[in-house]
Amino acid sequence: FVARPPASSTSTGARATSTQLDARKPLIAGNWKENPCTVQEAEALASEVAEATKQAGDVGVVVIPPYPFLVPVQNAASGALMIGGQNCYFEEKGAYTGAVSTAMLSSVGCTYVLCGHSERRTVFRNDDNAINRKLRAVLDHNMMPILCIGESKEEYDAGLNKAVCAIQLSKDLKGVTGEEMKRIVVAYEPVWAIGTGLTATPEIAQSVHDYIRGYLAKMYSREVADEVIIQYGGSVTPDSVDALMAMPDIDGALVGGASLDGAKFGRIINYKKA
Ligand SMILES: O=C[C@H](O)COP(=O)(O)O
Repeated sequence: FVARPPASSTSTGARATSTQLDARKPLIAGNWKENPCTVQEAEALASEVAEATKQAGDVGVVVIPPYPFLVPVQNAASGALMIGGQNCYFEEKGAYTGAVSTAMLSSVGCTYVLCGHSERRTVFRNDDNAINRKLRAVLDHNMMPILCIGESKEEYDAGLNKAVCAIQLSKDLKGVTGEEMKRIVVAYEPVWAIGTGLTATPEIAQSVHDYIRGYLAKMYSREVADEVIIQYGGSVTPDSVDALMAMPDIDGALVGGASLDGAKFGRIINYKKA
């Protein structure tokens, strides 16, 4: 299978109305991964982040802690933060030891669920079919998937970054309608930038985001594509966030390492607007 790139994927000039653009409220998410080690640390971090949101502008803030900390984090944040799941299983319930369903995540207040994070794709060998089924389960439980896509270092070096994104979008969004697509956040996370300190330049990230939006316009429509929030992820820090967020097709950030430091994440959610 080879995904066909959209014919006019590089144009940002055909952007739709400002009303549609306004619908893309910036969204910053902190993916805590397998951190911190104790519930007390998780609560303290959540409190610090919740405090930092008080100065933030019109930005949605989500924290995505390990499963055992979801409820304590939500309580510690006193309603200032949304919470999300790092993963899910597509079966509703049953004999699936270790699995957590979307119904369970929804029942504890999750708004978002990560689907297809590169660490799930590689370390836990999630394939596109599983990611597609998880994404379907998230939508069916009225939560919003954050679909993570992006190329490896080898693929980047071979000039395949956009082609890889196209293939992942084609497979992971199978069966998703245009109306459902408006509820999906896409996170472009070049694997070579994750946890390495090698942030993609704002120009490189913008170029891929523009391509992704163009691809979604071909899959669905320009109207749908213009409503989709596309986050950038990969070594986002207080030093890089302002320039990234100034790009027209970068609507937010998916932050790993820097989200574990309350002061750093606080600065990221209070990014300076261009
Ligand atoms: O989900 C977050 C991404 O994997 C980025 O992680 P990072 O900010 O540590 O590079």
